Amino acid sequence: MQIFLYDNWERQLRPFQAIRTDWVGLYCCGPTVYDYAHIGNLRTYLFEDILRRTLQFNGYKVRHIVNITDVGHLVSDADEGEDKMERGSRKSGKSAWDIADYFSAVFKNDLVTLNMLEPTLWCKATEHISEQIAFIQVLEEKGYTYANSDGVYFDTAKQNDYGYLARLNREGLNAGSRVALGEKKSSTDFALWKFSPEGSARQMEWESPWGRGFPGWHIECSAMSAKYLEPWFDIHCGGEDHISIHHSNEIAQNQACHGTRLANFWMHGYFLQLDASKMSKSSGDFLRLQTLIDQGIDPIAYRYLCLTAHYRSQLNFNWDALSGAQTALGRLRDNYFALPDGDECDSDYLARFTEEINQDLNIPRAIALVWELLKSNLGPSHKKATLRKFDEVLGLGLATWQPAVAAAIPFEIQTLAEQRQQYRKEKNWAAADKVRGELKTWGYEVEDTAEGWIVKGI
Ligand SMILES: Nc1ncnc2c1ncn2[C@@H]1O[C@H](COP(=O)(O)OP(=O)(O)OP(=O)(O)O)[C@@H](O)[C@H]1O
Ligand SMILES: [Zn+2]
Repeated sequence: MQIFLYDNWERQLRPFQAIRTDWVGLYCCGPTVYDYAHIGNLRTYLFEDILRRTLQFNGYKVRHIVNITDVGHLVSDADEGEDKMERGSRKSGKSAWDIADYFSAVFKNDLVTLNMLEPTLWCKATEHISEQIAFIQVLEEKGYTYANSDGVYFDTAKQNDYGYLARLNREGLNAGSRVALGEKKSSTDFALWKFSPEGSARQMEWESPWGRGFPGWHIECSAMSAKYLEPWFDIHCGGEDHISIHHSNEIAQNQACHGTRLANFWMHGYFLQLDASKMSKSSGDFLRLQTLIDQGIDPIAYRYLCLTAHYRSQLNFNWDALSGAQTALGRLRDNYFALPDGDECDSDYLARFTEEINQDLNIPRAIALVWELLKSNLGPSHKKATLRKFDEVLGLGLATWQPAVAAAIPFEIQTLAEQRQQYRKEKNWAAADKVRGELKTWGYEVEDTAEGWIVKGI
């Protein structure tokens, strides 16, 4: 069945057609690892996980690349201020390298906790410095760069359609920002290579043909996607904030170097909002997945919550909606678990499900279909098999979920119960009764069964 995806380049739904026959290239901009990821970031990775699962559900083999930005992302996306990694290091007293390792590991763990598929490949900016330098050299040879005292810059005036993805009004932007230009020729120009500040060594810096320094933030994605997916691949994703700067700049670099707009489809996940503004790391006001878990929320309930909103609309976070999602997920799991096993999917429901997900990932409608299926007259084992198939895309882990076993008996209670048995063996009935009374005050009793005795809550 044909897949339709919303492409932000053309600003419309387009039928998806893979560029190659053997794999679909999917590149997703990864985190800047100077702090914990927040549940807003994770919403974007959930959308990308659903996209990948949808492609796989349709029979495509997906080459899914996620980068780790561990250098070069400055405090302002417009290439000003401190490097976020160096700043994180200064604040925490740990090295930039240690911070990158630590937050990358926590981030990857969050993805696993949310049942996301492992990317085919992770790639780190700091491990691809020579590829980035080589890319900049080509841009230089083709006349797209200029140097100033601060670094090597991309000259956006050299491209007529610079910023097309964001429908940027370049004249308007330049007129409004003449004073803040500094040494840049145009406000949209961006750094390809920044020089280390004189006299103060950075932790992350490298030699280059232009001088000691570090790569700009945008060049890593152009260089690494070209290396692992070729310079023209199927789908590039990120959050909506990337449209106007980061992705516009990635495209500019690729057009200049390879003559392609990098990816055939440009797809963006819309924000998770907290109190009506973007949840963001730099504002410091954010919720981590662990924060939800500490509040007794099952992380998969957060996944479920995200599935109930379309990826192209913003989602306002609130705790009531999250606990509603937790209740719904609990009901779904109980219903699924109670059904008898079966192998045969219902073809009508499967076709309807495929139609929803293939229509630009209409997952909220697919979730509605789940509930409709459960209420339908379909045979119970068919229901289970069909739901299991749906879950290949939804990723709620229905097939592996187990109802919680009865709460574990505390060690002290188990010890008391064993003591009681010992007194009984010794025919010390008074002592055995005393322990039984004590157990009772704690809310437990010992029951004799055919297999022996067990201790259980009263
Ligand atoms: N509130 C949000 N909702 C959904 N996606 C988001 C949100 N904030 C960032 N993203 C996306 O998460 C991914 C990782 O972004 P990044 O690590 O740069 O974090 P960030 O929170 O934007 O950091 P900062 O606040 O410092 O800009 C990107 O694809 C980005 O577009
Ligand atoms: Zn990127």
